[in-house]
Formats: sequence, C-alpha cells, structure tokens
Amino acid sequence: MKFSDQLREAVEVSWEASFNHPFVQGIAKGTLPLACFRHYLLNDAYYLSQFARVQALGAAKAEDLADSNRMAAHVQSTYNAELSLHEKFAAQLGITHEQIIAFEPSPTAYAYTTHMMSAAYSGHLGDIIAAILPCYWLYHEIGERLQSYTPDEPIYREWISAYGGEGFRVLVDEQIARLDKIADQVSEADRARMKRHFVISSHYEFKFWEMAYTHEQWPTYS
Ligand SMILES: Cc1ncc(C[n+]2csc(CCO)c2C)c(N)n1
Repeated sequence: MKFSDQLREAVEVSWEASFNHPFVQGIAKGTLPLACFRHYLLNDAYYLSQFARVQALGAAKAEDLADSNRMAAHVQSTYNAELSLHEKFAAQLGITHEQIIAFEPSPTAYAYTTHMMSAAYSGHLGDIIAAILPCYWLYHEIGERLQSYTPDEPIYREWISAYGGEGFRVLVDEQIARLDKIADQVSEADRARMKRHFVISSHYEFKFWEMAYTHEQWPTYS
C-alpha cells in the first residue's frame, strides 16, 4: 500500500468530522453566519502567511533541485491563488489590509502554524510535506464533495469552486507523489514521524473550523 494511502486511512474519522462540521455544512447550505467566516478569514490570512514560509523551507531543504524549484513554485501559488482569493473576500466583508496585518491569531491558528513550523525547522522535506499535505488534500476533498451545492451567499459559492476544481487537483496529486517518493527513501522511524505530522495537522484542520465557528479567543482573565 502506498504511504499516502496509509496516511489517508489513518485520518478517515477526523476528515469525515471536518466534512460534517457545522462550519463546512454552513458554507454548503449558505447558512453560516458571515461573522464566523470573517473570523476564519482573518485567522486564515495569518495561517497562509506562515504556510508560505513553511513551503519555502521545503524549497530550501529539498535535496533535489527539481523539488526545490517546485516547492518554490508552490509558495507562489499560495501567494497568488490563496491570498488573492482572501483579498477579494476581505474587500467584500469590509476587512482592511491594516486589520489583517494587526490581527492576532487565535490559539488554534497559532498552534497549527507553530506545529508546521516546528516540523519544517526540525525535519527534512518529507516532514514538511507530511505536515502541509492535509491542507491541500482535505480542502480538495471537501471542495469536491460540496460541488453540487449552490449556496445563496456568493462568497461561499466561490469558496467551493476554488477548492473543487481540476487545477487544484493537479497540485494535490503532485504533493502526494512527492511524499510517496520521499517515503520510499527514508527510514521506518522517519515514516512514523511523518505520519504523526500528517495526523496532527488533520486534527488542527478540524479545530480550525471549530475555532472559526465558536469565535475562539485567547483568555482575557477579567
Ligand atoms: C486552515 C487552512 N487549511 C487549508 C487551506 C487551503 N490551503 C492553504 S495553502 C494551500 C495550498 C496552496 O495553494 C491550500 C490548499 C486553508 N486556506 N486554510
């Protein structure tokens, strides 16, 4: 069985819970309050800025120059595709660039990005891809499963079509193939650590919906 298939099997329950989360279902049906999506977007802008840096560490750590080149290209696609989508949504929701810059990430967004950064700084390219792959793969599966929904809210319709499309599928498949190639070349201990990164990122993906849905904040002690 391919390493990526083993990983996919390990997160079946967690990914199904993400799919059924009221945030995701609320996007599909158009019933998600925009205030929840706003909290998601502000945290996601922070998340993506860290995600791009993790991808860049992948480019720096790749042993093969072709992988280095592709990881650098993925940094650009995060900047061009993900962040430009965000800018458009932010404008529609009246969020300014200054608000995005000044925003302090909620505990889950901070913890998730810190997990990816830790895997990236301490590991090799295989650790990095294992930690970032759930973002690509889970979002694509969710996008595909939501394709038949046409919520009244245009922002949610655009969110669905961004992740369900064929163009995105190519990027997901490319990272899966890269992970499988590296998994064949490393030790059993490395593979176990990579699997742990993947599983933990999948838990954080679930917690990210929960964070947005509940407007998670740091404690104020008052
Ligand atoms: C919490 C969170 N997880 C995943 C994504 C989706 N995503 C982020 S970067 C990337 C790959 C490069 O385009 C993808 C698919 C998101 N936006 N927010």
